[in-house]
Amino acid sequence: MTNSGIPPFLSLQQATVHFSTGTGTGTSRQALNGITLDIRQGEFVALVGPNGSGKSTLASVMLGLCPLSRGNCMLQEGALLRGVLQQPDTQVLGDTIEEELALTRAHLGESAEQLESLREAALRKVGLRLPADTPFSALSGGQRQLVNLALALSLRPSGLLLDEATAMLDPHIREQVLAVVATAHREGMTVIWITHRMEEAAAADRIIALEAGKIAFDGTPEAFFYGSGVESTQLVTVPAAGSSAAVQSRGTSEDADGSGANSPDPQSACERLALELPFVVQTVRALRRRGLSVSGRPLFPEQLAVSLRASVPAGTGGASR
Ligand SMILES: Nc1ncnc2c1ncn2[C@@H]1O[C@H](COP(=O)(O)OP(=O)(O)OP(=O)(O)O)[C@@H](O)[C@H]1O
Repeated sequence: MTNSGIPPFLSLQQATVHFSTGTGTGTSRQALNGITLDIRQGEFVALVGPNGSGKSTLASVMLGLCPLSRGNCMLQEGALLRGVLQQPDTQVLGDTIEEELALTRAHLGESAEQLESLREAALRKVGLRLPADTPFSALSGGQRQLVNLALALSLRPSGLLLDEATAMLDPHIREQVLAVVATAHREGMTVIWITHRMEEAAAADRIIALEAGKIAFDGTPEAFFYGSGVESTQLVTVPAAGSSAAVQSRGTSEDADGSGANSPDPQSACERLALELPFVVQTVRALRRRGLSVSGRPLFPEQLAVSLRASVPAGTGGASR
């Protein structure tokens, strides 16, 4: 249960997964190590971490595709979590859009007319206009992913889990996928977004970072990228308590006024995990290193513009040539 008494959308308790890697003793790999977390209905959670940290294994556990060696995973009663994976081809069974939709919704016993109207609505949602008998093989990789997303949404799931769903897409289609997911989230859908792109993670309500199968960070994007987040005690890369680095990792990047404008930025969880900071955060750090005051913890270009405007004393804003 959450503090509000409403059961979480998804709850993991000590979720642990060992994969067997051979037949002898000691031939297993621990992909997840005691993950405990709750995700609330309607949250937008970005799941990040270095290669091999356990993100896809956690995704499979959440989708009910990977059994736990220990612990448990509970989905809210009546909730439906639908996955959209990096390779749409691995999820598609039908030869055409029409066939795939019929297969996706076979258990609902709908008429041909109902399926047609659903198909049109689903494709419209992702901005595609394609004949129903278009073979998947005739679609580009980006179109396939959009169709895959449309089919997932056509089931009206209460949650969507996207595992590197934009990794193979060109920037235009990636933006389209992000916009469709953002709209679904605004309409109340829970979103779990696995990504290596920190710009995408910055748009989430909450970032959970994994390292070596454990939760290394769980907090806001601002805290993840700028420091001062609530770090998990499971953080495996933090040096022993008492070392200067450990103290620094739990320090705050904010000044007394909360702006963070003039303090040196401590190393953030994002940097410690060797993940690339979003471009805007890199820019803020570079400006501060050069002695420029930038207020707040902007994550997006528009926020940076506001921060810079707020930081420049009145009358000194215009550059003269
Ligand atoms: N089927 C499997 N059999 C054995 N080991 C596995 C299997 N699947 C994953 N692993 C191991 O579990 C660990 C976590 O893998 P996982 O794919 O979940 O990480 P990831 O964070 O998604 O990585 P990436 O970012 O590279 O996709 C890795 O050490 C991986 O080698």
